[in-house]
Amino acid sequence: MAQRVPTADTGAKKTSRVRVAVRLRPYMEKEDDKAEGPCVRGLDSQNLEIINWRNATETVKYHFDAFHDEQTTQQGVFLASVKPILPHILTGQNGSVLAYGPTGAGKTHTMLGSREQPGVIPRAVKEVFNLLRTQEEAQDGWGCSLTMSYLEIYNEKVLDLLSPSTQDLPIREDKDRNILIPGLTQTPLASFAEFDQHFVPASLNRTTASTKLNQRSSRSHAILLIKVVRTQRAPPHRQQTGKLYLVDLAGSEDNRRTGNQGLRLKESGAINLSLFTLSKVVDSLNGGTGARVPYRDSKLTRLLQDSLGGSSHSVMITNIAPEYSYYFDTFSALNFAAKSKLIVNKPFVRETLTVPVPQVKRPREEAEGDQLRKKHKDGRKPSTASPPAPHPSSTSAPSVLDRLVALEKLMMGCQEKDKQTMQQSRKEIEELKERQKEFESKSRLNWPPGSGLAWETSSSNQDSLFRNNLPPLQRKLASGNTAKPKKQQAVVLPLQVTRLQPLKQVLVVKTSSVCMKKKRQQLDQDEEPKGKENMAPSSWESHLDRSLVEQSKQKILTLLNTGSHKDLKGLQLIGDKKAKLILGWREIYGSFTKLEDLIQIEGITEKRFSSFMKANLLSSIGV
Ligand SMILES: Nc1ncnc2c1ncn2[C@@H]1O[C@H](COP(=O)(O)OP(=O)(O)OP(=O)(O)O)[C@@H](O)[C@H]1O
Repeated sequence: MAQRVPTADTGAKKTSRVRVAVRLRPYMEKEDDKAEGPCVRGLDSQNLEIINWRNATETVKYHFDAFHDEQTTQQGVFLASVKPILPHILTGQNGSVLAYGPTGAGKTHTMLGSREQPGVIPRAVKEVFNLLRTQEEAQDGWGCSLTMSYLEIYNEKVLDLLSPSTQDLPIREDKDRNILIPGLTQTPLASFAEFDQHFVPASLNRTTASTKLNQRSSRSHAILLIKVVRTQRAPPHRQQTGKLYLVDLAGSEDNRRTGNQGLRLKESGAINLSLFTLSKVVDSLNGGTGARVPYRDSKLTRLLQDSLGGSSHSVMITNIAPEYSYYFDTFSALNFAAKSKLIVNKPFVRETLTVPVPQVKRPREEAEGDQLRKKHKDGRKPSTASPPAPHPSSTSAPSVLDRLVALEKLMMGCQEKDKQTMQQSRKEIEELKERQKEFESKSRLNWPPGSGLAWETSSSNQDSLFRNNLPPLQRKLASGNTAKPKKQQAVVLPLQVTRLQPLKQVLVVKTSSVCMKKKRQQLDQDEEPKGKENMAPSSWESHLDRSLVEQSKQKILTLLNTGSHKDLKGLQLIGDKKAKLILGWREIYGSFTKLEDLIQIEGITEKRFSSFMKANLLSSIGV
């Protein structure tokens, strides 16, 4: 009788990390972008750096298991990052190779490639057949069979690409914790030629669409499963099953750039949610905290559960693009892939620079820039590219800033120190940051009119490409470095989320201006509110004090950008799912520049957005 071999018998390690490789694709044929030079470059086979948008005199350096530069061939990527995994599949272990990255950065090229430059998938399948042949020749008393399945996850639905008429397939787990997909086609393969025959037409069934960034953008996660079953010919007929998942993930994308609307925007919501969950899974596997790995939070991670982490062998190839137009996508892809990074105090020397470089701005900065230009029509020229002049507060409050810097330095160097000291330091940093924020907002109020904001004042440093809006601590570090670059490296600590006060407490209620009757919104989060409460904003907003409304909007925006899951759920009409979607959006794209950005979140229609605004404004003003 056939018998399954427990993983322990195979000598596998209990838990293995997900290895992370980065592949930088070459410039595509776009002269304008070429002239700008790259915004990212490799340092060696494991390290790369990208210009720091907060301060162009600094770069942010990342370390990965492997870095493949723009000259690396398909064969190079395969040999270094994929081939070492394959022998394990023939010993009853599982593995996975995932291509992650923004739309148009080269995931499909890496995984699929072309006839002339075949990618990971054809190379890996060929290699598995080679390994099987070698084993057969060795006549070790085992027989082997190989099957392929090919599926996509589109809008959180599992679809069989080998049998496109099937509906959403279920994902199940057996008593040995193996993940199964009942009903999924498993095609036996005897040779690579047979694989080709089935794979190529099935690939055409994949859901792709044209976005502004890529004419044939993948809108789903495409997952090829190669299953190798080895059976002992003689009793006790032991059986080993090894699975290899080869995954071309859908592009992580910023809808402000893709121009996505309607269905594309919805697809985007599902894509981003599953990628966010994937990042959490990889994080908790690599962090080794022992905390629950959130495999069940998306179909993608649920499906990969027995092949990602545990005793399996996994590599994530993060694809990035060199063009400046991809800068923020690249930055967030790198942050997704690497949780630790260093700020290095040296300018990003751009050897290929041939023409003056236009300033790269985030949408919010563009808007702010416009406002500034309007403000400065009176003759004063805003210097958008200059590093910050010392903030007046920094001269009058050196002790707070210096202590912050000292504490952060202390935390950099004291990784071995006991936990208690670390926690104490973190707490102190939080308190100091709070005090610093308070202090800064007070000094802004006392700012002499016409003196301009810190980064508006001119500076001789012409290297800065991005306007500097560092938070106080980094600004302090940066301004010091501009004058005299320090050799010392600063570790960027994860963003410290400040706990926000409930909106009601921070707002002054101006009862005389409020004509609306107090009415608490008790709406089910997933139900469209009806009736009077859904009036056009103007009709109800006009009854409220304008400055209070503006103030409240600002608070809501801050909460959306910095609030924890719990804080977000504290907002009216935001339930558990929406709060997670908001966190996911933030993880991938950074901040919401305006409240209307919420419409980019799955399930938030314009109508729902106006209900959200009304409910939260009324609640925060205390109406
Ligand atoms: N390393 C590379 N060398 C040469 N060309 C490349 C490389 N990487 C990507 N390309 C080209 O860049 C373009 C976009 O790449 P690709 O379609 O693979 O991106 P993608 O990340 O899969 O995008 P999407 O998520 O939208 O599907 C394609 O024309 C591809 O041939």
